[in-house]
Amino acid sequence: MSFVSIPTLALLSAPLVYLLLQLQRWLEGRGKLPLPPKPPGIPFLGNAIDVLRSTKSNSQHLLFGQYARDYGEIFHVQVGPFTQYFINSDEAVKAIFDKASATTSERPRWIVSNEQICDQKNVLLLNASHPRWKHQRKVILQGMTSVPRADAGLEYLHFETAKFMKQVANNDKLAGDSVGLFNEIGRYTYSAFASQAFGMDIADAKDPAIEYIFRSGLEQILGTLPGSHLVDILPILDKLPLFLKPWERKARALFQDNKKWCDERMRRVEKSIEDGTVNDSFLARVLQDEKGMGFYDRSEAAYLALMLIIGAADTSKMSSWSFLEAMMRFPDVQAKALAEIEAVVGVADRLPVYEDLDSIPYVRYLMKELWRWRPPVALGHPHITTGELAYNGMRLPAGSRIHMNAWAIGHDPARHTCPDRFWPERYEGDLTTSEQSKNSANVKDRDHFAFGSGRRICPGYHVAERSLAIAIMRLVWAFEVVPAPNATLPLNPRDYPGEMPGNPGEHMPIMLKVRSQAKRKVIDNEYMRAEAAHPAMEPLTHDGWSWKF
Ligand code: HEM
Repeated sequence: MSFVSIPTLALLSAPLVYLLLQLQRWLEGRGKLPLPPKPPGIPFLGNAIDVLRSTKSNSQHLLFGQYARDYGEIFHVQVGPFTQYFINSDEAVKAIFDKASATTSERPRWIVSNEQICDQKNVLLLNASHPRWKHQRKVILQGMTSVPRADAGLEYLHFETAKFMKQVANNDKLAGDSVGLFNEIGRYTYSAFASQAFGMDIADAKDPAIEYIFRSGLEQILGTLPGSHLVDILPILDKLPLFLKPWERKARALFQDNKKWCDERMRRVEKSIEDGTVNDSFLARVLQDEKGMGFYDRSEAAYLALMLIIGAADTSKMSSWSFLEAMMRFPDVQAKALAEIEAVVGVADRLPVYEDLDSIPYVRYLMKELWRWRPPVALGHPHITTGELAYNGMRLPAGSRIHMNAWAIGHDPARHTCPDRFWPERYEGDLTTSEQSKNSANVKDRDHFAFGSGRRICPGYHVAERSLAIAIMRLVWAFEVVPAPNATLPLNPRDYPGEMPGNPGEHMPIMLKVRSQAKRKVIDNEYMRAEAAHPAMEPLTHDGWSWKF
């Protein structure tokens, strides 16, 4: 018998699997409500060609936004053997993610990402029915994201943003280099959240710790995309002996490397507790708690601290970066924001601080508008239904993979006039926080859906709000945001797409100009003061990991 490789076998069996799935679907659906509509596709591949094409051009959000307009509140697409349902209206989100959250809070089974790369220890990928998920959500709130804990993180955000401003205000080359600015924004967000999670910071944008954290998170996320691992399509492959499963060996090696990385930092935090030099952080709180905040294994807490940086840093970095895009493309809004901020903070008296937010309603509108206009997780993180649901004459079968289409809801012209326009005034009078807004009695009043909805809503929104409010006030107060000299005008977001759908990439042609010498002086002085007051911190980095991505 000639040797047939596993991928070839899987490929040959794909049409059969497809036909069996179609048959099963037909049998299960007899006499029931219809499924949500689906754009026309071709046999076996379904909508794969359009979906893959949009993935390649980083424009999935536009394709699924168009489908939402064409097919309504829920549609589904079929990509080979995968079916994905997109939830595209505020009412449908309320009914499906909030009211039916007991049935819609599980994750798809990700053998490689969840079970092997993360060893079932990452809250983001765990099933809601897993006891660890509930425990981790509780300690995240206690240790980092409740209002008092988010407030405790303000000093790090103030320090890191002051450092960013000082660097840019005193370096014309950096101020005109979009990739450099993108990386420096990355440095300050990673450092601020490393400080909150581990009590350690990242002083340099080239520090390899940033890439290590980013690439670790990327491996997990890529592994959740439909079709990225054959074993998720054919779970029977998981039964093979380990020597025949190179994907598993690689995935488990990454987990071990991440664990070693986290354990090494945990030992440093333990030592600083013994020495009496410990900085307040998520991990320090767990380690100092009499009951270890309920962790059986301290290593899990250290691993969770890393997962928190992954969850927090890139989404916050993208928010600041997209905000710069808005300022560059909508100079009238920039001018108004500057006037509103200076009216409270002064022209060159001091730097804005988070506490100014309450006195500058326009900043609250800018935040809401930004997260509507450029939601960092534009197509949501998939959930799986555990029972059959009915909505508006349609049926979502048990086991459906559902996505909250934050992009489509935020760009629905019936919900938001001229949705592509960055227009904070649309929120005039709405001073609600993210928490208050998500609890609006009428979902039509909800500001945006950037943080998801229901039981799995992002637990970090108090922290994210602080990060964005400070970034907005300080960026606008300090810098004029203009297109770079090499920009192709008129600016078109399709010319600089980012890796996160719907968000600008690092090549966005942008330039910052410090607004005045007087402001530069305030920045320099305040940074000096912030640096003197900043607690001594060990660097997060070290050169002892072996993993090669
Ligand atoms: C602008 C910033 C942020 C955005 C837009 C954002 C958005 C999201 C979204 C859409 C989800 C998935 C929700 C779902 O599955 O339905 C999520 C999950 C999560 N986020 Fe955030 N996030 C941000 C900042 C943060 C911060 C600052 C932290 C922590 C300090 C954080 C920690 C997490 C965690 C741990 C999860 C997993 C929750 C779970 O699966 O139960 N995020 N976030």
